[in-house]
Amino acid sequence: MAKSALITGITGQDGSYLTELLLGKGYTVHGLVRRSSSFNTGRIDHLYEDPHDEGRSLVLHHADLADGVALVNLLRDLRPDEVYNLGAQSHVRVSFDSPLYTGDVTGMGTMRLLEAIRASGIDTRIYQASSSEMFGAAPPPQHEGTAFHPRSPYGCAKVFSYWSTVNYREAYDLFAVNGILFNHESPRRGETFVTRKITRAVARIRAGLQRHLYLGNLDAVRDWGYAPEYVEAMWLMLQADEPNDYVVATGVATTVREFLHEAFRAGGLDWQEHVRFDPAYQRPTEVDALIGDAAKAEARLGWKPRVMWGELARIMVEADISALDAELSGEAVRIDHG
Ligand SMILES: C[C@H]1O[C@H](OP(=O)(O)OP(=O)(O)OC[C@H]2O[C@@H](n3cnc4c(=O)[nH]c(N)nc43)[C@H](O)[C@@H]2O)[C@@H](O)[C@@H](O)C1=O
Repeated sequence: MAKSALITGITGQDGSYLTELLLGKGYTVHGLVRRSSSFNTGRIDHLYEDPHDEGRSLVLHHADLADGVALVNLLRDLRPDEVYNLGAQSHVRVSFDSPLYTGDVTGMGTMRLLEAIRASGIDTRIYQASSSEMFGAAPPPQHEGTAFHPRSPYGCAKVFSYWSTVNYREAYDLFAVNGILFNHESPRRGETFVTRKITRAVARIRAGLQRHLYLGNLDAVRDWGYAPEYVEAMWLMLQADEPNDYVVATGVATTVREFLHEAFRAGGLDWQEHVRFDPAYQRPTEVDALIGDAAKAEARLGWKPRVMWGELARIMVEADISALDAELSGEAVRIDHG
């Protein structure tokens, strides 16, 4: 029988790629969507438009990780085989401005979902989107055994979610796993995360729509992978014989400055002519270096990264340039760049 999955955060970058992956495997996908006065389904709209889909294998539900009763009701009705908790207030800088909201949704939201699974008594497997931000100040390379030292309200909330997931696995024998994903990007990345902010600016500067790009700390080191590959790792974790926690990363270190250089070069521009410093983008406490060791995921799940940061930068620049070209020439713009 075809499997079914419930995805929180389905409207985000990872939610959209995971939905594509699961629909391709024949799943029925249910997505949890927050009510908004503006459209927020741009990344998944094209999945409704598939003429072969008959509109029945992707179903959206209005709910919120802040509403535990709605979660119980939904789980009891849908009885999904798999639950992917990708929903969160996921912006690290914003988490310093809205720490309580971030704690409620990114932290307590996971506990509400775990408790909703327990309360509804359904038999399901749950994937928790844990994050390399939990490592924070812990020196690289970071792996599953590295002690957490979060440096933001977002990181603290993710640590709470991580341990809640482990606790429900140990206390109730729930098939619950943590995927500790390092930064992963794509043309669908939100426009305020640094990679997409850069590649979008390259396209706009080339088109004469903006002259300068304002950024914060260029010395931060990140391990940037390609989001469509990372959602495959999520799925693999839920197909394993035993629940376990895995780091997902490329293992390659890059500074924001190097990404900047490569993205501007790919667009035929010199970043030094356009980039300005704005302290507003600095964080009260920064995470200096995240470099992951994904040996366990390779050994046990057979997962390996393929696209590395340089190619990723070029993919994103090309996608932003063609999306802007299409927009300027009046064509309908799709975020679906594959
Ligand atoms: C794994 C983890 O990955 C992401 O968190 P993040 O690493 O904070 O991602 P980001 O793209 O916001 O920042 C990367 C670096 O870039 C620096 N930086 C400089 N100038 C700007 C700037 O202007 N904007 C931003 N956003 N960052 C800047 C900034 O200070 C930081 O050092 C989220 O998906 C999160 O949900 C998650 O789980």
